[in-house]
Amino acid sequence: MEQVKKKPMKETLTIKTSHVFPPDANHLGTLFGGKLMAYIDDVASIAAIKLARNPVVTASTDSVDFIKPIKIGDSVTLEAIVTWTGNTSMEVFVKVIAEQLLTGKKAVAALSFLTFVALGEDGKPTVIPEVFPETDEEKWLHQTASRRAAHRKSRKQESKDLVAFFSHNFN
Ligand SMILES: CC(=O)SCCNC(=O)CCNC(=O)[C@H](O)C(C)(C)COP(=O)(O)OP(=O)(O)OC[C@H]1O[C@@H](n2cnc3c(N)ncnc32)[C@H](O)[C@@H]1OP(=O)(O)O
Repeated sequence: MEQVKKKPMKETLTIKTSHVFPPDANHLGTLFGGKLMAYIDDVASIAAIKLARNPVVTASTDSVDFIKPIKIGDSVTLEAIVTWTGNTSMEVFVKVIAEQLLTGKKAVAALSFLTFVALGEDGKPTVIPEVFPETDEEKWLHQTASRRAAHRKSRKQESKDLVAFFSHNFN
């Protein structure tokens, strides 16, 4: 089967809405950060698979900015979209919106960028299609991605150095 070379970013758009209930909250009565991070990884991985149509793994959570607390009783909506592709890796952006359900008041509660890698049948990284933007928001995310990719590259080298440093006890 011939592989699709380019897909519109919107084909990867993935949206998840949940009600915030007491078991999801911390001692302050707001959504527990670890729970939100699990939601982010879940929705972002689905967006990544929609592009790759192969299994993916999270290579890194590049950033998670918690901007506003989300209270019990609010809804939380996550929108994930693939913004940029390398050869086998892709950047996914996740926007988290909290809504006070009784008033309809909405706010951006968190923002996150993650990197996923697609795996082929041999379990090794495999080539993925490129994405292209259409809306103004998509264009901004796509155009600014190369700057974030450069930052990731230097952080990956730092991470390799850290792994080498902390692995010396195992040798
Ligand atoms: C959805 C889930 O819950 S998955 C579970 C959590 N995740 C995991 O267990 C993943 C564990 N890590 C791995 O399996 C490996 O490190 C992999 C597959 C991510 C990368 O394997 P590597 O052997 O390093 O592959 P390789 O060096 O060829 O890199 C492949 C691509 O990943 C990118 N990459 C690898 N590590 C990182 C990183 N830390 N951050 C960003 N990009 C990375 C590379 O830049 C490369 O991108 P490109 O092909 O677009 O140029």
